Amino acid sequence: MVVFSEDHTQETFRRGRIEVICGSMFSGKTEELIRRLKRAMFARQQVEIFKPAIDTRYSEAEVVSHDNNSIKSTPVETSASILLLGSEIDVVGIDEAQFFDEGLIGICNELANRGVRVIIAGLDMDYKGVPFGPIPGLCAIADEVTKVHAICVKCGDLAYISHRTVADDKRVLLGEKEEYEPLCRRCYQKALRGKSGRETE
Ligand SMILES: Nc1ncnc2c1ncn2[C@@H]1O[C@H](COP(=O)(O)OP(=O)(O)O)[C@@H](O)[C@H]1O
Ligand SMILES: Cc1cn([C@H]2C[C@H](O)[C@@H](COP(=O)(O)O)O2)c(=O)[nH]c1=O
Ligand SMILES: [Zn+2]
Repeated sequence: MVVFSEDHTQETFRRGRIEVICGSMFSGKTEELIRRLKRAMFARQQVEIFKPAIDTRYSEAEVVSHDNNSIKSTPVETSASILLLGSEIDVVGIDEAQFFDEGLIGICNELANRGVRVIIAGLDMDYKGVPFGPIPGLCAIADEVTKVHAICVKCGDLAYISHRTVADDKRVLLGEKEEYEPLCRRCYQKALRGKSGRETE
């Protein structure tokens, strides 16, 4: 798998395309999104960045990574607001896309059809392992999907899921290391068995 996208033709040539960066929490989605967007800015492209207004974890109006790397963004309530862009925009970045409505899929397609490079970052699965919001649909229509992985905090293997460590079964629960830990498949199954009282392998 190629993690970092350095296809310079795709970076500079104004051709509509959709790039999805997905994975569990702490897998580097936001870092990779910011990296691609900053490179576009260095190339003097017009860049607009959006995030769902509910994501106020680190900042109201910035996309911020767990390592405190940040970039200015516009918080929006619904995906429809993303279409109200000026026609001069070259690149659109969207973080925490799992929190948007399904309408985001059609909107990203429309932007790409207009010639915009759309870069989307989001959780592929919720804490139960169920595909999250518009992300599976976006992966289906994307020109390029990059799946990134955190490190399992129990065994050091590659993590594939964000295990929720607090008792709350709402699907949306904003949080960080207090509420979630990235785990590999084996350690996740073990954690679930522990919760149900069945500790044996
Ligand atoms: N278990 C872990 N595995 C990998 N990175 C981790 C872990 N815990 C904390 N981090 C930090 O999280 C950073 C990635 O943050 P970020 O890009 O915001 O991730 P994401 O958007 O996928 O949640 C890494 O560069 C690393 O410093
Ligand atoms: C798994 C899972 C996560 N969330 C929340 C927790 C965080 O606020 C974000 C993910 O942020 P990150 O940039 O990917 O670290 O989503 C949730 O609401 N429900 C879940 O199941
Ligand atoms: Zn593990």
